[in-house]
Amino acid sequence: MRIIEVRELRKEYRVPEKDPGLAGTLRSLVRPRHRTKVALDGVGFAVEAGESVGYLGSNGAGKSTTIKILTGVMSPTGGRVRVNGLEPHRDRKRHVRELGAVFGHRTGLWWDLPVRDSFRALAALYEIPRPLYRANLEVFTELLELQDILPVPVRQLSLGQRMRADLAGALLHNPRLVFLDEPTAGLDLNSKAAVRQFVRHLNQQQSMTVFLTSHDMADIEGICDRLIILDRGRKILDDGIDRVRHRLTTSRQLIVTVPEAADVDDVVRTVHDGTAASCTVLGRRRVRCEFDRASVAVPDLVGVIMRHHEIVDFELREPALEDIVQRIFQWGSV
Ligand SMILES: Nc1ncnc2c1ncn2[C@@H]1O[C@H](COP(=O)(O)OP(=O)(O)OP(=O)(O)O)[C@@H](O)[C@H]1O
Repeated sequence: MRIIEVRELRKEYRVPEKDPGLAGTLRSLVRPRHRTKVALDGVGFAVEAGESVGYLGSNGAGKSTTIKILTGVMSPTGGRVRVNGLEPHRDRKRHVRELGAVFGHRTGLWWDLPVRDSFRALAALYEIPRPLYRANLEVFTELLELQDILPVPVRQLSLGQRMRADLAGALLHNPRLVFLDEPTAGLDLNSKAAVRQFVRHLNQQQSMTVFLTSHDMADIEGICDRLIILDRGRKILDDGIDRVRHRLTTSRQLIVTVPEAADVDDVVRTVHDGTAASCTVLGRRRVRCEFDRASVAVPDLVGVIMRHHEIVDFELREPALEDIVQRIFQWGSV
């Protein structure tokens, strides 16, 4: 079932224009001029229920604008948008009940209330049945380690604590769809990991649909299965992460561990003599083989090494998503 449908989405902002200097400022006060800035230029995509989509783009690409339109905060200039079958900005009240939204830079909780009271207020606002509220609070408290912060007023929380509380608050009513805009920005590694695991858990266990923007590629890798990439208001890529990796890169690495007594230099010679891979020593017991998957097959490579040496372990490394996305941004399209 389609939970998000976007066709030919267009958003234009009217931005004031002024000439430089004091004279320009005065002129702009007397006779204001505006120009049109196109933030989204015919974007289209559909998201099925249960998917987990990473929405990426450089600064100013149009990600937040899209999320604001999808959550009903802002109306589009043109195009068609349906979320949960509703037109977000027209049907805002009904719409909001069916989704969760977390914006990394601002809280959906009450600044002066303790976290627990903020949750109660949200439960009342969303009319969450008591048994559901209790069950979710228990599970979320455990998964996000909220126990110690439940009695603490929101304004006293650290950024990481606040984000975990925010995430729980946004999902207490079991929305089928959640929008996350930079949910881990500024968090330490532990809090980032807790946020990712929590969102992934709900996506996989409860089929909660996830629509995520982040500049942190580890968020995308940890949470999403699919990537949509925007560039200056236009969609330039929409595909599964595994397929993107497979389609856009052919280089791979195999890290091989040999026993204590083995001669790693001899392993390097074996690889160079018997395969098209290039091999370097990583330490006393490990070597790294780099190869192009179009010309070297992993079983052949492992076979050649094993014919001459004992192998304790090997690990195939995929290219980093960060590098792939960087390249896509540079190319501008794929
Ligand atoms: N309220 C506004 N008025 C005028 N222009 C705006 C407004 N909001 C955004 N823009 C412009 O629209 C374009 C898209 O902005 P948007 O915030 O959607 O980008 P983004 O991809 O979320 O960027 P970032 O990664 O920096 O958050 C940018 O050129 C931005 O300057």
